[in-house]
Amino acid sequence: MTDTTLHDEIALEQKHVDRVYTRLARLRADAQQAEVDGYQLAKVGNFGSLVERDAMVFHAAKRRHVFDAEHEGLVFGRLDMHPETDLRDEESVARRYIGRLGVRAEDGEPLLIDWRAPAAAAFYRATAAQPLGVIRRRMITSFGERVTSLDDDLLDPNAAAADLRVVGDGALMAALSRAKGTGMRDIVATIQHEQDLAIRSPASGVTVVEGGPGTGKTAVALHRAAYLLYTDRSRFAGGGVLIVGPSPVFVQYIETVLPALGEESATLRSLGQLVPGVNATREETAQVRAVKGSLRMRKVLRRAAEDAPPSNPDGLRMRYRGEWLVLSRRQVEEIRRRVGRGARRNEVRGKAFGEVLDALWASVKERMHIEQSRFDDDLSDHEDFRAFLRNWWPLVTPQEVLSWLADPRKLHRYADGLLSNEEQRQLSRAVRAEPSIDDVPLLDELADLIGTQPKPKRKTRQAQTLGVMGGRRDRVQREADYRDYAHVVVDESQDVTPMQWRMIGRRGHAASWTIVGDPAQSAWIGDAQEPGRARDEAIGRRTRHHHQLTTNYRNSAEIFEVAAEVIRKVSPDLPLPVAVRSTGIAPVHLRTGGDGLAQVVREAVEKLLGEVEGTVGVIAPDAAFRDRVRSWLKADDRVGVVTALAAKGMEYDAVALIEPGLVDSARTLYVALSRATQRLTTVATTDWR
Ligand SMILES: Nc1ncnc2c1ncn2[C@@H]1O[C@H](COP(=O)(O)OP(=O)(O)OP(=O)(O)O)[C@@H](O)[C@H]1O
Repeated sequence: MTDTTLHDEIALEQKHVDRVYTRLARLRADAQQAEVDGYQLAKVGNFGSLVERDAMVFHAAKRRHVFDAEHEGLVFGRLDMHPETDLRDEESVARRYIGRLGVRAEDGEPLLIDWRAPAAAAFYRATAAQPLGVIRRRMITSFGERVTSLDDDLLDPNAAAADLRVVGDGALMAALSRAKGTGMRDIVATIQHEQDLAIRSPASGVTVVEGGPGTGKTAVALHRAAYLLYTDRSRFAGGGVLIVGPSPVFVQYIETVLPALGEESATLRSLGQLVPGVNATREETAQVRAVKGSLRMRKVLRRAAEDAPPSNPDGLRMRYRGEWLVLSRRQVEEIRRRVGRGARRNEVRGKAFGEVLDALWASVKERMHIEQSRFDDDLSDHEDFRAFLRNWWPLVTPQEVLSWLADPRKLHRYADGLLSNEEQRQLSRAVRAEPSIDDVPLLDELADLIGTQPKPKRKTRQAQTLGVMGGRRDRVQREADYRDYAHVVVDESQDVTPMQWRMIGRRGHAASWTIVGDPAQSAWIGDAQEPGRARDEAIGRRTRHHHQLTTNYRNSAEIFEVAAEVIRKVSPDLPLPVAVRSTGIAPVHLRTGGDGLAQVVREAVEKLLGEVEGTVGVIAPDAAFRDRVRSWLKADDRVGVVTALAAKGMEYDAVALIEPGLVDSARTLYVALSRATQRLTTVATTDWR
C-alpha cells in the first residue's frame, strides 16, 4: 500500500462522510422548524391543538436531540458486499456505511445505517471463515468531521475485484492503545464477534454474560441497552431500562456512554441509590456484608418490623366522664399481635386504633349511658388517648426500624436462632445513622414490610408520563420509586448480595434482564449458595441465554499476568481470558518500610502521571487506608483514589496499588490488579506475591 493509495481512499470516504453531515444538518434544521411550528400551534388555543402541540414539540425535540448529540466519528464503518446482497450504488458495488445513527437521503437512499440495525450486524460478525456476504470491511476513523485513517479487513479475497484496495492495520489495536478520559467510551466501531452475539441476544428472557476482567462485559451491557432501545423503542423506552452498577464512581464512569450512543431512556443507579432519598456510599467490611447481605436478614427484619416501638407505653389508663378507662400492657400487646400479624404496620394503624376503642368500650359500656359512636368520637379527640396511640403505634420509617438493630438486646431477640452471637455483635455495631450501601436493601425490605400510611389518592398529571415538554432533553419522567422497568441490566453481578437481588427484583417483576459478571472477581464471603438462589428468585423462570467472553481488551498482557498469578493460586482451573495487547512494559513492584510508605506512594503516582496521558487510579485496601492515601497526594483531576472494592468495574491508564497484602481476599486483589490499561505499580511494606 502506498501513501497515495491511502490518501485517495481517505478522500473518497471523506466525500461520503461530507454528504452524511450535510444531510444531518438539513434534518436538524427541519426538526428545529417542526419544534417552532409546534409552539405556534399553542396560539390557536383550543384543547385539541394543545395536545397536538405537545406531541409535535415532544417528538421534534426528541429528534433534534438525537441529531444534536455528539457525533464524533459519526460514520465509522463501511461494508463492501457481494453485489447481489443489496444497496447497489452507481459503481455496482453493494456497499453499506455503518454509523452511530441511521441517515437517509431525501429520496430514501440509506446514507448511513445505524449500528444496531440488522443490516449492520455483518460489520461485527463477518469473519474470513464466514464472510456473510462481506468482501471488505473498512473501519473509518475521524477527528471531528475529518476522516483521518482507514483500516481494512479483506474477508473474501476470491470475490474481490482486482482494483479493490485494502489499507491500514488494526483499528482495534489503535482503539485499545488510546488514552482513557475519565469516562468510558463507546466501542461501536470495534465491537467483536462474541460481544456482538451477546449485544444482539434476544430481547426477552435473561441474557447472562460472563467473562474475565476487561473482556468488555460492561461495554456489552451498555451497548445491549442501546440496542434494545433501538429494536423495540416503545417497549423499552416506554417501560424504561434500569442499569444497576456497584458504586457511584462506577456509575459516573459509565454514564457518559449511553448518551454517546444516542439513548436517554435508561436510568443508571448504583446499589446505594436504588431507594429514593438514600444515596449511600459507605462500604462495609466483607464480614458485615456477609451478614447484612444474607437472606437470613429477611426474618430478622420481619421480627423487627413487628416489634413494639421504643416509645411503647405500659398499657393505657385515662379518665373519661368520671370513669377510669384501663387496658393492661398484656391486653394492648395482644391487640398488636392480632392486628400486626402478616400486615404492614403503617397500613393497619387505623384498624389497630379501632380495636383499642372496641376493647375500651367493651370494658365500660355497661356503665356508660351514651352511644358507642359518641364514645369513639370523644376519645379520638382526647389528648391522653391520642398520646397513647402515638406512642403505642407510631408511624415508623424504615430508617427507624433499622436503627433498633443497633440495640444488642433487641437484636438478640430478632436474630435468635438466625445469627450467631458474633454475627449479632458485628451487625449491631455496623448500624449507624448514615446508611451504608448494604443497608439500602435492608431499608427497601423494611419499606416493604411496614408499608406506608395510606394516602388519599390524587390524580397525576399526564405530562409526567409523557416527558418534559420542550425541555432540553426528552427524558421520560418516572416517579422516584418507579418499579416497573421493561429491562434491567445488572453489572458486576458477582457481587450483588442476596438481599440486593431482592431489592433489584422488586423493580423488575415483568422485566427481561441482562446480567453481566465474573464469578472469579466476587468478594462475597457469605453462604456460597445464597446469591444464586436470590438471583433466581429475582429473575424468575425466564429463558436464559448464556454468553462467555474470552478476550481481555483492557490490560496489557504483562499486567494481566500479575493478576492471573493471584487468581490461579485460589482457582487453578479457572479459564482465564487472553490479553490481546503486549506493550513490553513490565509492572513495577516497590517495597518499602512503613515509615517511607507515604513518600514512595507520592513518587510512584508522580511517575505514573508522567508516563501516561490519561487517568491514574490509586487503589487502597480499605476506606481508612484510602483516606490516608488521599491525604498524602495533591488533588489532581487525573487521579482517582479508591478502595479495592470501589475499583470494581473501573479502568485507568495507570494504577498504583498500595499494600496489596492487606486487600482482604485474593479475588478482590485480582480485581484491583486488573484495572490498568498501560502501567501497574504496586507499593508494599510486606511480601504479598
Ligand atoms: N470491542 C472492543 N473494542 C474496543 N475496546 C473494547 C472492546 N471491548 C472492550 N473494550 C474496552 O476494554 C475495556 C474493558 O471493557 P469493560 O470495562 O467493559 O470490561 P469488563 O469485562 O466489564 O471488565 P471487568 O470485569 O474487569 O470490570 C474498556 O476500555 C472497553 O472500552
